[in-house]
Amino acid sequence: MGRILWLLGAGIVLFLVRIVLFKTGLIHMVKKWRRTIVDLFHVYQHYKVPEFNEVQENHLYRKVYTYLNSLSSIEDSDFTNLFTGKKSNEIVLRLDRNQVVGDEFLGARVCWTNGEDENGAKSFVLKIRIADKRRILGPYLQHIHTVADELEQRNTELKKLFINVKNKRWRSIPFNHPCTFDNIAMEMDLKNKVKSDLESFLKGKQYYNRLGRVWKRSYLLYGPSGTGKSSFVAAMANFLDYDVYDVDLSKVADDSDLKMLLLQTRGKSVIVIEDLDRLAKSTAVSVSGILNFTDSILTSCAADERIMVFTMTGKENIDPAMLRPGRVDVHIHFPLCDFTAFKTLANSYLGVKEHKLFPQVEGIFQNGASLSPAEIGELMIANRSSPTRALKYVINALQRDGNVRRSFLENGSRRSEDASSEMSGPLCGGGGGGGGGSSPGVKEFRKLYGLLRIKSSRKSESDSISCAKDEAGVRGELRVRDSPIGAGTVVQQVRESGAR
Ligand SMILES: Nc1ncnc2c1ncn2[C@@H]1O[C@H](COP(=O)(O)OP(=O)(O)OP(=O)(O)O)[C@@H](O)[C@H]1O
Ligand SMILES: [Mg+2]
Repeated sequence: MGRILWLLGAGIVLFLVRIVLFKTGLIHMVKKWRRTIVDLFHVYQHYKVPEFNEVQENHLYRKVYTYLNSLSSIEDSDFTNLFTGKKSNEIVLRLDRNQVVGDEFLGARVCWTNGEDENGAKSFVLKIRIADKRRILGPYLQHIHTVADELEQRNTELKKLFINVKNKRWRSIPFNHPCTFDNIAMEMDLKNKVKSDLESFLKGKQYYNRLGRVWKRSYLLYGPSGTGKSSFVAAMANFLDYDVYDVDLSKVADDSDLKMLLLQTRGKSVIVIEDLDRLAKSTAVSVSGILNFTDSILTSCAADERIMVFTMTGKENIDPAMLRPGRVDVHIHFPLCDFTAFKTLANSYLGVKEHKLFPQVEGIFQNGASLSPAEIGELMIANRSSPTRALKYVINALQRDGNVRRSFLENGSRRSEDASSEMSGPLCGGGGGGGGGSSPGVKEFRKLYGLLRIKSSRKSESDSISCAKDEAGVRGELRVRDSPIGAGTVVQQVRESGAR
């Protein structure tokens, strides 16, 4: 009888202990101790998967990253990171630095550590029992590949924007810029030509391979500030469904660092280097260093299927040899607004196709006044509740622009200051425009100087798009007549026989 009572008491105590262990979560600590003790009786082997192999990205690292972040065991970790997912109400778990996460495969238990050293070099370290290694290592890595590929395929709709950070590394954020070709005020023919150029690039893998050429294409977008160059890059990425690499040259120490960065880029991407002409004066990274990369032997070591885009305000400061075919395949000019581009903007920003003030606006444009699409767009957005008011603001801004131009011509004054830096900031639109700290007179003078420079460069450089070499290996040029709309017009294609 005493023995039965004793057993009953022991059972009740065990039951209570179990309740306490589970309720308080102490059970996890017990499991951990048990695992530590068991670990003492096994010999382990470690495998490191570094993020980079010297220069290039180690693709296995990315796959392991994707795989581990999908494991349910992350939820049981003592500590992990929470981020918003693709949808605004979605929460995803992400491994923290030096976090250890366990996994099971074919009855064997393995551990992964998300390591990062003091220099920021990242790696995953796999800990596996020697007794299990021969049996599971190969199939386990294969399993990681398969699962990661499936997950990546599911996530492909999420494009990324990469920006370079210190130590010649890229960091990414989701890319969801809303701009498409439909939003850009640009001559329709030119827009269609760019689209079909991109489409034929997309289909050209075999063609490029057969020619022994790297599957890449490079574009130069040039024109004054606020004419839509950056928006056009976003539209290109959205059209192609590519990731974007935005190279911040201020974080690049020299040409060789830039090469390292470009070598780390993945395929199916648009690589953008903005304001190339401003760099002409920089010593850290040379324009020739940048452009040389695009057709150097090194470029064949980088990922295939790449679009490189350079933007600049004008081509004057760049040696034309630097912009030769192969380095830059397509040149697209982005001019200031004219009346047709203005009408496109009025339609999309104000929903107005015709208006009694349009003839007045047209007259002002015909007198030579102009503003950038960004300035006109800003005035329209700020006054979108009243199209008439918006148009009056635009007329006001255009008239002031025209008046300044006339007074400049009358005075015959000259200015020796460097023009490209004058063009860099947004010009000041009447009524709604922003502006720097300069006095109105200086601002207007700058605007005028920029305007004159652009108008004259418009004439001298063939406006709009010029294709240095088409896919049939024929040297071709897309010539342009008077540009009737925002970003120029393509008129005819002139072909000369013979390769480069
Ligand atoms: N052609 C255009 N059509 C429609 N919107 C435009 C156009 N050009 C500029 N915009 C608008 O003006 C703003 C600035 O344009 P964006 O940044 O693309 O100009 P940018 O040429 O890159 O200027 P910057 O040389 O100063 O970088 C954007 O919000 C864009 O929507
Ligand atoms: Mg820009």
